[in-house]
Amino acid sequence: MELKSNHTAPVLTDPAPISKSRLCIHPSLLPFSSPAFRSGMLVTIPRKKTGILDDVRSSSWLDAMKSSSPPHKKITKGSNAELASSDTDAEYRTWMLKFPSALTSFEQITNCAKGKRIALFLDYDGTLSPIVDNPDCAIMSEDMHTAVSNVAKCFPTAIISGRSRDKVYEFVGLKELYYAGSHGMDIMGPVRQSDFDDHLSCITSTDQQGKELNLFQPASEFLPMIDEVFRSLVESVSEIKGAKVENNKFCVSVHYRNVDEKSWTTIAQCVGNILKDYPRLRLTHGRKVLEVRPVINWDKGKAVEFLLESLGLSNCDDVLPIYVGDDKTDEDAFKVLRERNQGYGILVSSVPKESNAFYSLRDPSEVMEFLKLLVIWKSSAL
Ligand SMILES: O=P(O)(O)OC[C@H]1O[C@H](O[C@H]2O[C@H](CO)[C@@H](O)[C@H](O)[C@H]2O)[C@H](O)[C@@H](O)[C@@H]1O
Repeated sequence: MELKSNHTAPVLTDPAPISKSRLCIHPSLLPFSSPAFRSGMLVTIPRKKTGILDDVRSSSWLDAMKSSSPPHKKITKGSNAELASSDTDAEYRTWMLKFPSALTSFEQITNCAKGKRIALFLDYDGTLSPIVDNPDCAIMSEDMHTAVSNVAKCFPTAIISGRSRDKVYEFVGLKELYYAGSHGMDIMGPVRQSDFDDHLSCITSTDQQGKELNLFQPASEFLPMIDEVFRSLVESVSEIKGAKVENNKFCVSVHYRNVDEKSWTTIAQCVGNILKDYPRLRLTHGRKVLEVRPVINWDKGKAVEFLLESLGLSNCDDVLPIYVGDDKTDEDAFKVLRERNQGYGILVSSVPKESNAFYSLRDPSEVMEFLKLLVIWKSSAL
């Protein structure tokens, strides 16, 4: 894939600063039931003890940090290493009985897709690009770029990522896709009258090609808060070697992949210390990353529902949504598909994991094979 530094987003960039009258969140997005929140207006929440620091001190945080990503595979020689590896393989094969490979089950998937319209949702990191040490270098391979481009010509396709929408577009650069950044809190999707249109945070605009698109940013009022927290986090972890803070627009990632394990508690404390002053922000664990995000009732699962609705594919029996992702945040989307009893979640993992997905793929190269198979199947069905 050719990456240009002056790459411009295919779709409209963010609108001018949102006026005060728009500084509100639809009540359905709020997790609180207090009358102040129900009014949907921006309110000040009194500071309270969040328990974050207690959590940080407890071993559960550290455990979560340690188990958040499978370790890089090391090639070790010797009979013990070989035994361990055959144990791991056996464990994986047993796990696959519950989460069969989407490649070997491809016929089963397409049998179910016959006469249906597939809608494809793809996570980015760990799904389309392999996990790498430097988040700025997580570029898709040329082959993956072609595979995604081809599949998007066959089915409506969206990328739903924890990254900022602009960053994902910079990496992917395909105009034919829809993009949802910040774990679905920044969606650029098609325009359509839908149940979601009464959300005040939905804005219709046109892109550089004159195409009308809908920008949906349910957490827009959090922007100044996220910027402030981002700056505090950068300063707070600046002394920790290898720590990196990434501004994902409506959320912030604090990476510790390159931090010595001895300093993980310190990094957790830095984050906890800052978050205790922001009760409207919460923390989730990703792959060697702590993710700070607004406390609103919105996630990748809601983003899938929103996009299906915008695409005119909601409430139809002839639609088969497929979601492919590797991370904990993708579980929200898998869960939505399970609850709708519609379509399939496909977990990308090289190690056994509990999941709400139906199928599995081992790594991004298998994801690419799966996308290629979908294109072949679609062309042969024409
Ligand atoms: O929803 P996603 O598209 O999967 O984004 C989740 C996070 O992905 C990125 O971090 C992860 O990938 C990096 C590059 O391979 C890796 O260095 C890091 O350890 C992983 O956590 C991204 O940088 C984060 O901001 C996203 O939240």
